Amino acid sequence: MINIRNLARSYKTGHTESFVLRRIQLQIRAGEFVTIMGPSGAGKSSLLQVLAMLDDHWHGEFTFEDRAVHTMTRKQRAEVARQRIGMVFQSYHLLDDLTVAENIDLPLSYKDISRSNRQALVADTLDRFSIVGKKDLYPSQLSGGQQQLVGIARAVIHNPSLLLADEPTGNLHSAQAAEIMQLFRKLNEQGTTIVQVTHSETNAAFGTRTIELRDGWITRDTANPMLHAVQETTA
Ligand SMILES: Nc1ncnc2c1ncn2[C@@H]1O[C@H](COP(=O)(O)OP(=O)(O)OP(=O)(O)O)[C@@H](O)[C@H]1O
Repeated sequence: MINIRNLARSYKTGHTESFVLRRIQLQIRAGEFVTIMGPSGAGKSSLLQVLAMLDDHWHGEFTFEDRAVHTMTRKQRAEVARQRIGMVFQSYHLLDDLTVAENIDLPLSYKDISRSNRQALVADTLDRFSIVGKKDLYPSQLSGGQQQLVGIARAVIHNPSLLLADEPTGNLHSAQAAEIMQLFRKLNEQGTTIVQVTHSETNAAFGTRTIELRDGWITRDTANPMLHAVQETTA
């Protein structure tokens, strides 16, 4: 599904250029549940931003579902992301002046779907996530766990093939976090490929593969135990 070769990302501050992602090689197959870990500042969110196609300022090759992202215009990338990718954030990113149902409906407003089909999809999703009773409430009237449930419902309503999550349980109690992770596992079992960034080993245990980033390098990949040795010989 994802094939990344020689990905590099840097930021310029004054005359200095600091690399936050360096020579990243990464393949992710459809159906995987990947966890990206590593210390603060390692480049985890930067990598997720590239995967989400929210970042245009990187170098390298990135193929997504057999399409060359590196040759696309910004508009084409945004379109692929809208159609195929869902994103979940630590701070939920719900719109405060929209109800739960209206928040969930948002991704559908970018698609060519009739009003009645949209209403049916929203109703199905509310049902699937057991939040029918909350549909007319506003985000501020929900607990953090419930807000994240809405965030995930919104991220998957358009049935994306890839779900990206940046510290999705960072603001939640452990019981709420476990519920969210169980939901991720269920979505993954139903066919959604997931890439999550987390500091939590407990959350990582829900995934099928863990990648560790340090100083912009991939230093560990449970799907490729030889990686460390290969890097040492090519360094
Ligand atoms: N807009 C920016 N301008 C300059 N430097 C940036 C910018 N965004 C990120 N960085 C730098 O890039 C590096 C990697 O940041 P990133 O947010 O990807 O790390 P992270 O591993 O997700 O960290 P954390 O676990 O703290 O979220 C950091 O050193 C950060 O300061």
